[in-house]
This record gives sequence, C-alpha cells and structure tokens, in this order.
Amino acid sequence: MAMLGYSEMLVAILAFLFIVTLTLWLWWWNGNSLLINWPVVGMVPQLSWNSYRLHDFLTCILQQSQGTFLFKGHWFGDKDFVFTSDSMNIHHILSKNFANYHKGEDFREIFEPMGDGIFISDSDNWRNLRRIFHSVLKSRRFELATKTTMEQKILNGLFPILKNASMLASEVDIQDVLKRFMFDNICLLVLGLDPNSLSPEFPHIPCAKAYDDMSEAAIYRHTLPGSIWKLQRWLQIGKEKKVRKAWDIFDDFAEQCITRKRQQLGQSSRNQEELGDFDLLTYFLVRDDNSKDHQGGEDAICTKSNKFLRDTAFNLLAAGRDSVAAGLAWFFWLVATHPFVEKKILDEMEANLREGTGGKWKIFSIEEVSKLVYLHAVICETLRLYPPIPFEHKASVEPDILPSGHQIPGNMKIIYSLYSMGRMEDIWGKDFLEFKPERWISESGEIKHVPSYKFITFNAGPRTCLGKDLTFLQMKTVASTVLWNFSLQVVENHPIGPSVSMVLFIEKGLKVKVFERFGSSNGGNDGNRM
Ligand code: HEM
Repeated sequence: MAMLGYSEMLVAILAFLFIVTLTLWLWWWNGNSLLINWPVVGMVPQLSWNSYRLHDFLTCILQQSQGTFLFKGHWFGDKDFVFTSDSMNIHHILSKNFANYHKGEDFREIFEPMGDGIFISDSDNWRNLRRIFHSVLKSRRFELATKTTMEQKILNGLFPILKNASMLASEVDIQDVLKRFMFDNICLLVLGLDPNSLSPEFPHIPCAKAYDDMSEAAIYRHTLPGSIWKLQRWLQIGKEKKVRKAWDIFDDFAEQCITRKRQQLGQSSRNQEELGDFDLLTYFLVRDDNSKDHQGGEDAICTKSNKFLRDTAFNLLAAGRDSVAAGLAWFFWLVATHPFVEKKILDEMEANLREGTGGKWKIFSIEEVSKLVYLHAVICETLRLYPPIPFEHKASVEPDILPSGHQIPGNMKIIYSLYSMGRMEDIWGKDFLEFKPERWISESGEIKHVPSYKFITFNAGPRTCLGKDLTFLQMKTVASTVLWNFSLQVVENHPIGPSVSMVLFIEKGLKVKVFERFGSSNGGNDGNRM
C-alpha cells in the first residue's frame, strides 16, 4: 500500500477536525438535540442510522423535546414535517380543528393501492364511506357473523394446529399462525370465501403475500424522496416493480371473488336473510342503494360497482388482518413472560366461566368474554405499549398554531406516533414502561375510561376506528379460548423487538412451545369435546 505523504496526512487531519468541529457546532446550534440538521441531507442520516430501532429512537427524541419537533428533510427531497406525541396537539388535530387536517395528497400517493377506500379518503367521499361502513360494521348481523366465523375457524383451524404442535412438541411461530387465522376470518367476513391459509401445511397464499409486499413498499416510499420512487414506478424497476405485481395479484383475486359472488346471487332468488350467511360482498350487492340508512343519510356512492367492491375489500382486509394479529401476538408474548398476569386471567376465567365446562375444551361466547374485566385490562395494556398501527399522517389545509405553540403552515405534513404516545410519562405516570394491566381498573373494579386522544391506539375524533368493538371481541375470544386450553412457552433466547413496518409486528415472529391444559395426559379429556 502506498505511504501517505505529509501534505496528504495534513489534509486528512484538517478534514477530520473540520467534520468534528462542524458536528459539535451543529449540535450546539440545534439546541443539543439528538437530531442534527445537516446541510443538504437534513436530519435524514441519523434517522437512517437508527432505523433498526426507529420507534424507540423517535420516542426518545419526542420525550426530550416535550413531545413535538420539526423534522428537516433533505434539500432535494420532500418537505419537512412536524412530528408529535403531545396529547393536546393530537386532540386539536383529530377533534377540535378536525376540518383543517386531512390525509392529503402525499398519503394518497404512498398508499395508492387502497384506491378510493375509506382509509385514504377526505371530505365528502370519506363522510359517505364512513356512514356506509358505520351502519354495516356496527350492525348486530355483522357481530353475529364475526362470532360464527371465528368459532368455526378456532375449532377447525386454530385448535388442530395448536394441538398438533403440542403433541409433536414442536416449536410454532404463533404470530404467523395468528396472521393466517385473521386472514381467513376477514376474507370470510368481507368476501364470503375461506382461503384456508391456516392449514397444517402452512400453504403459500399469493394474495396474502401480495399484501405483505404492498405494505413493505409503503414503508419504502416513506423513506425515499417522492421524485425517486415515482421515477422507479414509471420505469417499473426495483421495489416498484414488485408493488405493481402484488397489486395485480390482489386485483385478480378480488375480481374472481366479485364475479363468483355475482353469479351465486344471480342463481339465487332469495335475499341475504334467507341465504343465512353474511358477508360484506353479498351485503353490498343486494343492498338497495337508494335506501336511507338508520342515520337518515342517502348514499352518493354506488356500492355495487366493481371498483367500490374492490376498494372496500382491500381496505377492510388491510384493517382486519394484520392489526388484530399483531395485537394478539404481543398479547401472548406479554402474558407468557408475566406469569402473574397469566394466573390472574385464568383465575378470572375460572371464577366467571368454569361452570358447565367441567374443565374441558371450550370456546367462550360473546356474553361470557364480556364479563372478563381483567382480560380487557390486559388487552388495553398490550395495545398501549404495542399499538398495531405505530404512526399516522395528517396534512394541514390552512396555517394553524398547535397547543404546544408550534406554527403550522398550510399543507404541512404532520406525523403522530401512536407508539410514543403509549410511552409518555405525562400521560401514564412514572411507571409508563411497566406492563401493568391494573392501571386500567378503577377502585370499583371497572375499566377506567382514558380519553382516546391519550389512549390513541384506535385513533380519536371523527375518524376513530370503526372496528374497535369488533377488535376487542375478537381478541378476547381468541385470547380466552387459547389460554384456557393451552399454555404457551416462549422459546428461550428468541429475539423480541418491534418491526419497522406499517403494522407493528414482532420483528422475528414469536416462536413458542405449546402445552395442552386438558390433553389426555392432563385430565383424561380427548380434547375434541366442546
Ligand atoms: C387491533 C386492531 C385495530 C387497530 C389498532 C385499529 C386502528 C385504527 C386506526 C389507528 C385507525 C385510523 C386510521 C387512519 O385514519 O388512517 C383506524 C381506522 C379504521 N379502522 Fe381500525 N383498527 C383495528 C381493527 C379494525 C378492524 C378489525 C376493522 C374492521 C374490519 C377496522 C376498521 C377501521 C375502519 C373502517 C377505519 C377507517 C375510519 C375512518 O377513516 O373514518 N379496524 N383503525
């Protein structure tokens, strides 16, 4: 290797000193902030270096900056944005000045496979969709369909898989199992079709994989300047090529489901009530578009068009699959690693539900799980620490001032961190990092009400999640049924950490060993009786 001359060494030392001095100066100039605003590249480098622990890194910065800071992007890329986890700002943006904050054009472009679905709509289109979905998702028929679908899937899908893992003493990735379980469930509810992704051979389901690919691409689009990913999309290269392929796979799948359903309905002269089964495709296809709903509003949207049905399917499958599966995966990890909490859940079930089961296999009903206050508290605590949707976007319409004093120009992007809000001392107290379900229970033994702009997991204000009740119902049924019948033991040294993705999964899945509580070696029950 050639030796460096004195002059080269001098240049190298001076360059080194210049960089150190610049760093220290910028650090001081930025008020000793953890994030330095570099010339040209803004704050991007530190975010990239810390991307492997993005959620905790940003939480740390938010804690240090009293809950709000202005993120400076690179000079040649997209605009700067405000990042916040201040509950008063959230209340202002999501409720008090709701009309001034919409999803915005950037959001729609990043999530373009969602079509004109509710998640990316604003203004009148959103209002119409919200009214339509409110009346169906909150209906008794939908609740009953959820219950029946879930019971069948637990019995024919989840139990056999867990029983098998227990018999073979094999390790199973319970997060993958839950993802498959929820995918089959939501497909049955929305499309009236069971893709049977939860089968013993763990089949590859192209449509489920297409969802994963599109979700991955949405994160990728967040990290690059819009001009770059749009160029890649135009040239059809890299990740953008993958998105297009995944998008086509989903559209083919949706079209097949819609065509099949139209044929089925065309052959039947009976209405949905008579057909017995309930799914959203059927509901929208047989529904009278001119009818007024129970809130008295009229539809400005034709719910029978292929475009509406495709976009609805895409949005509800996205809402109903991953978020609930991720919430359940974190729940089972927290419960398995806090034996005291597990015992309290089992004691509560024993006290409230055991009558009539004789300790045998059981799926708990809606009425039964609604009695379980402690279980409800454990689920709230899980969703506080690990909100399945970790970030949300908004964009200002007009200039505004946030309660924190930050000036917001028109068309400013605002990102709020649901993950960080679950870890703010001013909301949850000094023990905010502790997993403590008791914090949710009042002295009179009921669930404490925490305003949604503080417990933000399901969003707040007029755009609060429409699936919140359904989620609690699903999580309680799966959690109680699995815990009653099985004990899950996390495999030693299995790494646990949140993924950096649109949905907050456990990065490497959750490997567990499964033990039957009422197996033949454990009480003489054959495990098949209900
Ligand atoms: C753990 C489970 C769930 C969590 C954490 C969750 C969370 C959220 C959040 C944060 C939003 C706001 C999204 C935004 O404005 O961009 C939202 C909206 C929504 N959620 Fe959920 N969700 C869950 C499950 C469900 C389920 C199972 C459904 C129904 C199948 C559902 C249906 C919806 C709908 C339709 C909206 C749109 C509301 C609107 O924009 O007006 N969610 N959800």
